Amino acid sequence: MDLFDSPDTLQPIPIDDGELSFLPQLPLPATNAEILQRLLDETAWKKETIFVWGKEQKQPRLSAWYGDAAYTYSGRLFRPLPLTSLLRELQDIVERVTARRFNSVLLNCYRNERDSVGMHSDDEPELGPAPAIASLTFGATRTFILKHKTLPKTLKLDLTDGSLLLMAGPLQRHWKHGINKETKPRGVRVNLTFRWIVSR
Ligand SMILES: O=C(O)CCC(=O)C(=O)O
Ligand SMILES: [Fe+2]
Repeated sequence: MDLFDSPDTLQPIPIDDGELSFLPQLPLPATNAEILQRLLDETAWKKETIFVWGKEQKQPRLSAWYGDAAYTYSGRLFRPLPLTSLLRELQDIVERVTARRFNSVLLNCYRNERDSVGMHSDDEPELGPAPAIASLTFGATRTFILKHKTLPKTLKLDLTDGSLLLMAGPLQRHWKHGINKETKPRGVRVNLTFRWIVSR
């Protein structure tokens, strides 16, 4: 890093058919561990039911949705809760670092190595054609896998404690992403994805 590189600047990750950038540690008003604990304590965590090929399934993780606009995900309509003061503060910092606006946040809690999220694209119509999605992680490192939809390309990123990943441009149209279950023991991880929902 030279003198003119700000340590608080997202660094681009080269990828075809989309935009990806990463900041290993978001500047925060408290330690990562303190924020993780508050997110665990203050979030209205739920084990959501989703529909996969018309069948009801429990998601293999806990989740919660906060913000100003209703949102559909895996065939379910989510009614968001109003942002807490902590979430508002995190959203402000994420907006400043990414130079993007967000009006909602999906929180996921991976309790241990058995929790996961299947390969998917965040391509719901209310996100628009080229959504910017900012993904903030606290706690255990998990591997974020990106798979191109039509080309034999895979990218793996370790999303570490305090890191911010920005997905943008046509990425959701061309790539899927997910987090696999693991066999090696993993502690708790909370991930926040900030999004802009276009109200209808
Ligand atoms: O936990 C993560 O890093 C990803 C979560 C995700 O992709 C989602 O909620 O849409
Ligand atoms: Fe996603």
